[in-house]
Amino acid sequence: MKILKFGGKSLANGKGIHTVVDIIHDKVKNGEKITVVLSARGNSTDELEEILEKASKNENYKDQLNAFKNYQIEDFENTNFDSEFNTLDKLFEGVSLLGDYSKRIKDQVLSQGEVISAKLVTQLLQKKNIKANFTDARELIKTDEQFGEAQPLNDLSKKNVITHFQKYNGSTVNVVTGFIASNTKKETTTLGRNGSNYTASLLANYLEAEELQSYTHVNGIYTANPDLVPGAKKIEQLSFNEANELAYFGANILHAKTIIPLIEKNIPLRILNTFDRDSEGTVITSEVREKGIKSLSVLENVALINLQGRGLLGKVGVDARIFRALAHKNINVSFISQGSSERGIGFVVNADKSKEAKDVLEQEFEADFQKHDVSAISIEDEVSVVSIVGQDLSTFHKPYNALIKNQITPLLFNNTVNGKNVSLVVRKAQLHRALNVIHGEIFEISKKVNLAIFGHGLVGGTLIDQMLQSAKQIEKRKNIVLNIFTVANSKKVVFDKDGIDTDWKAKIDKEGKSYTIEDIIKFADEHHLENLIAIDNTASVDFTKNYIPLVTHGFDLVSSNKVANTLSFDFYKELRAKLDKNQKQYLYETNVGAGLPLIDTIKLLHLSGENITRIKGIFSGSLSYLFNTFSSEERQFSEVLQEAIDKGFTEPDPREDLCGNDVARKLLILARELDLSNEFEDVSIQNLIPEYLRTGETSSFLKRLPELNEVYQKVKEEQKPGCVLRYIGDLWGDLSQQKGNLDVKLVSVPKSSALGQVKGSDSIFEIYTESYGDQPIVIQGAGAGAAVTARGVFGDILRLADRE
Ligand SMILES: NC(=O)C1=CN([C@@H]2O[C@H](COP(=O)(O)OP(=O)(O)OC[C@H]3O[C@@H](n4cnc5c(N)ncnc54)[C@H](OP(=O)(O)O)[C@@H]3O)[C@@H](O)[C@H]2O)C=CC1
Ligand SMILES: N[C@@H](CC=O)C(=O)O
Repeated sequence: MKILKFGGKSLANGKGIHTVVDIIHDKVKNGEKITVVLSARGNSTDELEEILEKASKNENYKDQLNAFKNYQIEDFENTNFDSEFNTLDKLFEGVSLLGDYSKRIKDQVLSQGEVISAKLVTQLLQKKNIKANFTDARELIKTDEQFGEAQPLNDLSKKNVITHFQKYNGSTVNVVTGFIASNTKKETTTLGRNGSNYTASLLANYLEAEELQSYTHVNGIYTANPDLVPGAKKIEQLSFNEANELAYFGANILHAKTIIPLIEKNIPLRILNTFDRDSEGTVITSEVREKGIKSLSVLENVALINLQGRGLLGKVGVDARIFRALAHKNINVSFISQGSSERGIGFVVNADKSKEAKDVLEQEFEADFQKHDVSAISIEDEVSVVSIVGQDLSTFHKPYNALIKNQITPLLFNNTVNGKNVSLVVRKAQLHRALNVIHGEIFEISKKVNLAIFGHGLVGGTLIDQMLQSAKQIEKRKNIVLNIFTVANSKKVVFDKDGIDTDWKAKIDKEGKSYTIEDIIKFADEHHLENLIAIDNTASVDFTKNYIPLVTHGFDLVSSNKVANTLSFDFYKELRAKLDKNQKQYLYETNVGAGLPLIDTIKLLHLSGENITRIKGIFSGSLSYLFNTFSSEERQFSEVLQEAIDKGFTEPDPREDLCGNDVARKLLILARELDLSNEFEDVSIQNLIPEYLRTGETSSFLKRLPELNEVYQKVKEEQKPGCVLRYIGDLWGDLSQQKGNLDVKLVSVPKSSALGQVKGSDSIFEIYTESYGDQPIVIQGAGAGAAVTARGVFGDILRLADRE
């Protein structure tokens, strides 16, 4: 025998009730032995409660009563609920005359909802030629006299149930009213909140049923509320213990009262969806099949009360006084956490009880206030409790770190010693994001990283295309979902919280809107986006002003733009201090040597105590290409320069390369990696642009490139035989001092030397250290180009995404 229980939503007019009848019909035709337990239909119980209130206040209740009656019959011909409707008329009339009602009367009123529901379903089944028997649970389940929250008299009830079912056995379907019962005086009682589930589990227990199937409007129990966490997954199986923890945090069906009769007889409980008959639902059994974290539950409409005082230290009975005072007012504490110094006790109560709780505690601790033992009792209203069911402290650092990285600091947390459960109090405004962050960390196979891309020119555009192309592979290989939620240029931005697609360019052209950095921060906040990274692929000085606001709002930074690292040393330090304070990271591997692993290598050497004594080389990919090609081929300087521009090696304004600034920046960035505090002005730079061409628009400079030909042809010809031109950066001197010497200049070197042999757009970096002596560590490879640079930026993004 299986017990099927259907809730109010399943039994509502329209699709619901007919689906319920079809489910029962199909099971019977399949030869399954079933008993059906029903709640009142739709919102009937709430409606009856409201009508009762109105009647007791002598308000007009009849319109609502008529609407209630119409609802019960409107979709069904030949149904007759005269007896139930007359009972209700009489009860409400009496209440209206008296201006009051007792719990006993309330139970009589509410019981009509279940009676109507069970009668209707019985009739509908009979019409489908199913042998169905309306079963009024008041005849079977006997209780004490606590109206509204009656306790079953188990022996008597069990006997009644067994006798009844012996009479109606075989193929007859008993359609039983849930929630209602009666006392030994035959007065109607109800089983309190969650009563229909309780009826169903009592029947399952008495009849030793094979399974209790509770039909709801969801597919089962999820790892989190899918309305709040899109990645929430259905749980296939839970143990009763785990289910019990969930019950405490909001899942009514799983209330201990419902579960205990099932545990006693080891009867599985299956949560099913009336409206999705293919779903297997979630089954709850005594077996713990899969260890690990099961679900996130949320308690909302709660308030945090904080009792503070230095004089609490070592005082006996403070907690007892708190609980006694609250219990006296019937205020339940759902969560408590107390510092070992006993200087503060925080606990959570229902929001509607918080004021009363504060008042009662102020009274209780009045004398302690006067003695300054207690200094404050405060209420924090806008909070929620998130409970990680199945979590123990050995792995709690993972969700906790993820929260902190996303700038969510829980106000309080506690755990259970035996049961695996860690609960956190978080601010309500952060609840949505907190749930997604924790869920992402512990349940989702893939971690979602939300990216804001600034600048979609040569490097930025290539990066977006590379990411879109590799997204699936990365998810498969690294379990990381790269979600580009915004792309911006200097004027316009487009947003898509679910990630931009290959049509991003057209979108930004057509739909792009002007923006400020606050709009980006607000969008991320409003959409509860976690694991945020801002990527700067501009060459803009202005944009670097956004770094600190982005960091303080929870973004990590990745940048191909070298400017932020070469502004004043004060800004350099301030940015790092802000990163530290906000536990954010800033990666910029492409700042020097494009995609080459240079910065990381230098950082590690320096950190490990290796004394770097000099760094020298060809730092610029574009100037490398220019001078390598110009030195080895008989071509015009301007022609080769134009080629370097066309190949995407130069800065957006190529004069930044030719004037030496770009190499100077790179040199300064490396110097600062070695903890030198040089400023940009300390770099001695040989500018390759004749003075008369240094100012004006880039476009007009580009038209005048041939004017450089004569100058550089002469320089080339004046070299010693067998020599070639190279534009180099050199960091030298006593690098253990505060500042080093930084030179950027054009040199003529033997073609056979290491620098002389560099080809194409390669950069070469010679790193001299104390241990390596005269033999430098050499890093060489493509030093410029959109594809290699974008790949380097991509690498930085993945490094951040990959962090624990
Ligand atoms: N090319 C290479 O080999 C390498 C380049 N880099 C660095 O990469 C960066 C990008 O270079 P590249 O792609 O060639 O440059 P592009 O000129 O091709 O692209 C720059 C992008 O930045 C946008 N932009 C400019 N100012 C702002 C701003 N204030 N806010 C938002 N967006 C802005 C531009 O938008 P709009 O069109 O509206 O101006 C454009 O989309 C540079 O910093 C460069 O130094 C680093 C290593 C190697
Ligand atoms: N313009 C730069 C690009 C990389 O930083 C160069 O030429 O090296």
